[in-house]
Parts: sequence; C-alpha cells; structure tokens
Amino acid sequence: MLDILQSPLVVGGLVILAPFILKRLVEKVKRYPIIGNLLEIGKKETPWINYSELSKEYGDMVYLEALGIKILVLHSLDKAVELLEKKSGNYSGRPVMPMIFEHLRFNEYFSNADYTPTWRRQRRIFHQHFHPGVVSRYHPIHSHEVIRYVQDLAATPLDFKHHIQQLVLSPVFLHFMGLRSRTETTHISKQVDIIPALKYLPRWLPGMGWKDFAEYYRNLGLWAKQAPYDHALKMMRDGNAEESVATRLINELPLARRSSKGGAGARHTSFATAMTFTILMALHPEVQKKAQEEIDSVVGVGQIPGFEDRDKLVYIDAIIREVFRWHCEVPLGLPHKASEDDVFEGYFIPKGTIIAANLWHIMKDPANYDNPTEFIPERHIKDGQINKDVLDPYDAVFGYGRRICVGRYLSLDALYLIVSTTLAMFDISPPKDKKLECKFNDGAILAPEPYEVIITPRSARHEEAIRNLVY
Ligand code: HEM
Repeated sequence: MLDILQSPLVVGGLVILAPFILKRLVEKVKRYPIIGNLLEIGKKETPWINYSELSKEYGDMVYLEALGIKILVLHSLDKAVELLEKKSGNYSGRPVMPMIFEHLRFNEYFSNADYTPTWRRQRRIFHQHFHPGVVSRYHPIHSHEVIRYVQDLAATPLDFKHHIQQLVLSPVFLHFMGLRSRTETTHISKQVDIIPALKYLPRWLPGMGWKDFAEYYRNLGLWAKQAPYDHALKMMRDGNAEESVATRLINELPLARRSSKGGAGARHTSFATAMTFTILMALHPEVQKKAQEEIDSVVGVGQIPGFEDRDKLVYIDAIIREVFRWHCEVPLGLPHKASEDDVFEGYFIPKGTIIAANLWHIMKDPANYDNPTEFIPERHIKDGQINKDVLDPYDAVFGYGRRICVGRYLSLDALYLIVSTTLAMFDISPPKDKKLECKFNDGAILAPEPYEVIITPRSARHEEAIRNLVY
C-alpha cells in the first residue's frame, strides 16, 4: 500500500495519484494522453450502463480519470454503504464543476451545495419538516386530493399525465407552499415541468454549446427557488395561508428578514416514477388484476384505500418497491465528493474525487435479484409479508449517508396514493392499434418517453362510486 501512496505517476502532464487502480484500467481500457478516460466517461448516452459493463471486467470499484476529473463509480451496495455511510464524514460533499455551477448557479440549490456548515444547518431544517411524523400530518389532505384525481381521470382519461402530475405534486406544493388551488398548482407545475435541468446536462462534465439555455435555466431555477417563498409570504400577508414548510420557516424568521429571501424547490422525480408505474400496469395486466383483488378484499369494491390500509396492502407495497427497483429513476444518484485524501480497501482516493454509486447496476445486478430486468413484484413477498431477505430497493434508490434523499417519505406517500387509488378504481390497458413500449429518455433523471394508454373505470359500479365521491 505504501508503494501506491508514494508513487504518483505523471502521464501527459496529469499527476495520477491512484496508480494501482489506474493500472487495472490501463491494462484493459485504452487511455489516451491528455484526455485520459474521457472517451469512456462520455462514451454513451447511458453512462450507468457503460460503467456497469466496465465493472464486469474491473470489479465493483471503477475508477476513471480525465482532464483532471477523477471519478470512482461504486457497483455494490456494500461498497456504497462502507464509503458513503460509514465514512460519511469524508464523503458528503458535492463536486463543484465551475462551468455548470457558475452559469446555472446550481450551487445555490441545497442538493448541490458542498458539505459546509450552511448546508448542515439547512439539512437540519429539511429534516425537521420532512421526517415521517411531520409528513404524515398531511395524510388527510392528500386523501382528500385523491378524490379530485379520480374524478378528473374518469372525466378526461387522455389527460392522465396531467392528472398524475397534479396528484404527485400536490403533496409537494402543499407541504412546501401551502398551495391547494388547482390554478396555481397547474401554473407552477408547468414551470416545474421544464426545470429538471439535470436531465439536459452532460453528466458531470463541463459541457459544450449549452450557454444559451444555461441562462434560461438559471433564471427558471432561481424562479423555482423563489416562488414558493414569495407565494407563502403573500398568502400570509393576505391572511389565508395554509400551514406549510414555507410558512413555518417564515414564522421562524425575524420580522425584518421576511422579505424575498429564497425558498425551497419542488422536485420532479416522483412524477417520473408514477408515469413508469402507469405504463408498467398497462404492460402487466396480471399484476393489475392481482393488486385489484387485494384492494377489493382489504378495502372493499369501489372504495379508495386510505393510509390506514397501507400495512395490509402488501402486494401494493411490493409493486411500489418493484417500480422503484425496475425504474431506478436517478441511475447514478447524485455525485458525492471526497473532501480529503483517503485510503479505502488499499486504494488511495484523492481529495476531490467524485464518488458515484451506480444505483442502476445495483438494482439490476443478478447477484441481488433473479431475472433482474423483469418486472416481478412477487420477488419482494414471502409468506404474505415483505421479504426481508431480498435487498430492499429503498436502501439504494434514495442515495446514501448524510446526503440521503430528504423527500423520500413524501415521495413514498405520493406513490402509495397514486398506485393504490388508480388500481382501486381504474383498469389501465395498452392502446388498441399501437405497440406499447417503455422507453426512457437519456437524462440523469430517467423519465418514460411520452406514451398512450387507455384508462377506464373498472366497472359501472366503480364509475358510479367515482361520481358519488364528494370533494
Ligand atoms: C422518486 C422519488 C425520488 C427519488 C428516487 C429520489 C432520489 C434521490 C437521490 C438518489 C438523491 C441523492 C442522495 C445522495 O446524494 O446520496 C436525492 C437527494 C435529494 N432529494 Fe430526492 N428523490 C426522490 C424524491 C424527492 C422529493 C419528492 C423531494 C422533495 C420533496 C426530494 C428532495 C431531495 C433533496 C433536497 C435531495 C438533496 C439532499 C442533500 O443533498 O442533502 N427528493 N434524491
């Protein structure tokens, strides 16, 4: 190990601090002077698949280096936990990529901020407002919103994307901003629709030819940060604000600072997962039928499941886990950064190395799941309960350690609502005259390409039950 630490190489002007790991790559992967592994890093539209292929040859730690950027991609849950959770004191930073960050002012987003005292303070605030106890206080309101969702879906089923978006985002809007008005949420969700700038960015690399839209996204992103705060402040001044994260935070501010000072941004991830669920149901009528039988026997025919039914709806739980596993919406998670030099399992990891966990690989690894590319909710069930012996997708898909997703409970609530309610009341089937295929965009957040499905109430009885619901 001493040899590794004491013998940096210099190749094409680059100081290589991890010669042992590098050697493993040099032996197999062509490494060019100056650009190093750049071609490997940016080779495919889907780098997680590219890294996954490399891991078959080089093991579960794949290290690449190009133009001064050092990337270590982890391909097992064990390694991710060892490094990003157990050693989280050193691996909780976010990489700073000056071009992207400066132009888009991405560092102003909490999720992209480095591991600083400011970030730690903000994270504590997030935790206070997003732990399961707080999130569950909103359950009655979410259940109420669901009535509107089923009625809208029954009335205009072709607009299912919009209705799903409304339902998935409504807890987020309500939680952050106290927003319940359909007009306001529709307006804002249209803006949010175009925000996930990440999906258009070259992954972790300074990009080319993107400055024009960088300006556009920067302004949009700043708007998204500011709008929730401004809205809550206005509603509070008008005396008709619903309680939300924004109102609670504003209340904690000294009066003098209650001017426009930035709020919280809503995220789009749960929506892509809900859209994936919908297409998967159309492709798997047998799963739909089984779920509907469970709902009918636990909740009753024509009834909407509530949060109090959640523990008894084991198959619904398994479907949601399997959607998260199969979809793996953020395939490489968000990048962490090594704050200081470190040695891990004999390898030297230089300060500044970007650490990514290949969540997609972990979710599709045959060592973790049989027939991993198949959508099989049953894999998560044993003896009528969730099978604890099977790797829990939630242990991976929301990331790790101190940077683990703060919105995971809110997101799981939203998914429970959409999955259980939709299946309770509707049948989803493929279009009659077109082949239905689930294809994802190639962004860093995977969302299904636009698709068509037919959504109809399950029977005349369900149709009547939907009509009789009172919002
Ligand atoms: C399908 C749903 C979601 C998935 C799969 C997901 C996944 C992730 C992942 C992989 C990370 C990176 C964790 C890490 O760095 O190790 C993350 C971070 C984050 N997520 Fe989520 N997320 C989802 C929904 C949400 C929602 C609904 C919200 C907000 C209400 C949210 C807010 C955040 C924030 C603020 C961070 C940054 C945390 C930090 O940097 O400390 N997420 N999420």
